[in-house]
Amino acid sequence: EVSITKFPADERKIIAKAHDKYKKARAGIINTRHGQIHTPAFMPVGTKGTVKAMLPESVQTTGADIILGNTYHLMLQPGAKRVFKLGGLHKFMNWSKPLLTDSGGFQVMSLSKLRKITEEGVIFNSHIDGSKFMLSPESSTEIQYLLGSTITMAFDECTPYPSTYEQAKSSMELTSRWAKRSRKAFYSRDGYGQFGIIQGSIYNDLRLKSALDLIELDFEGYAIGGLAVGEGQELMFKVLDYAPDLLPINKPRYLMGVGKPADIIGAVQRGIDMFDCVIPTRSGRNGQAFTKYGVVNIRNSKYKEDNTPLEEDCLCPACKNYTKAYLHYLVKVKEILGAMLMTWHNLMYFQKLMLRIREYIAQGKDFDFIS
Ligand SMILES: CCCSCc1cc(N)cc2c(=O)[nH]c(N)nc12
Ligand SMILES: [Zn+2]
Repeated sequence: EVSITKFPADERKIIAKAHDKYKKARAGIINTRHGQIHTPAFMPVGTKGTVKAMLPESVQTTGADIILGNTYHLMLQPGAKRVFKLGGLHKFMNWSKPLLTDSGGFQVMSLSKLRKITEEGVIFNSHIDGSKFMLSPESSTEIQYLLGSTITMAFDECTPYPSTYEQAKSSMELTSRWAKRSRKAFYSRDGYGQFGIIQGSIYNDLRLKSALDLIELDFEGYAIGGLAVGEGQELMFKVLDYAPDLLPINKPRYLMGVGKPADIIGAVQRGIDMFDCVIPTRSGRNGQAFTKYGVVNIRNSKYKEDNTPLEEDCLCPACKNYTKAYLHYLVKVKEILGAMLMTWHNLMYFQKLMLRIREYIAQGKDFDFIS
């Protein structure tokens, strides 16, 4: 049985440290053409123009102010020009709030088999039908314009981990040259913004140089890239102990690809404002539910006759109307409703976490979430 006072150990360790060193947490509002974003914010990932297993109106009920789209996937199918002709991604997917699209380089490196990195950009074969494409700072920025993104990401190279100092240096320098071209290609309009992405791996002088190069381009916000790429939480926090402070204090800071609740809490305490991660959606579909008691693997046979909800005080449909036994059954027999309800609960859990973090910061309290 999971005791009610049990709190995931890694979150407890992070929060205990919060009382002394980390006073950099901040809460705020980003105003955009498509509405406000309350920060610290968690952005559900909607890679192919849909947050998997969720209706957009359901995503809205979880409290999400903004979701993510993906240049790489959408340029391959249905094509950016087609989405533009159909009225843009907001209309296409029936999401009227802010949309942030990643610039595509990261997905090329993780998805397409054959690819070649040149000064011009990345030449790659579609992982769908093998056809040849090129993504460059100019084409990535144009695609994101055609999609109608509220927040456009500069075209960067995500430096792999581990990388030698030399590898990280030349990769960061390429990202700086590409950032300049991305900024030049950006069509600036009120209520829309473009974020630069700093690289530099785990080397503080490279992170500083990357930040200085990108600050010169006066982006509307800045992302910290090249983390959550296998370096582990300890090394990630080591970089986050200084990297956010290199960025303008009055602009949003987005930590790409992060993360589990404990990662988010630790990164907020180091000055990060925005997060995205596939964990709540992907793990939901795989039968993992985030709860205040820890992660529940609903496929575990101990739940097959458990007539209680995932969380008794959660307002999501999974907790209000169903039991762990039913969720256990749905996931076991791979019913679509299982993926829907688990995803809905996890997105609600992540948004509630962000809401509580924003409230604690607003009240000037450390977030000692050991309830
Ligand atoms: C929809 C996915 C958005 S985040 C993807 C991502 C994740 C991580 N971990 C790093 C990077 C990065 O360095 N650059 C870029 N463009 N994207 C990154
Ligand atoms: Zn719930």
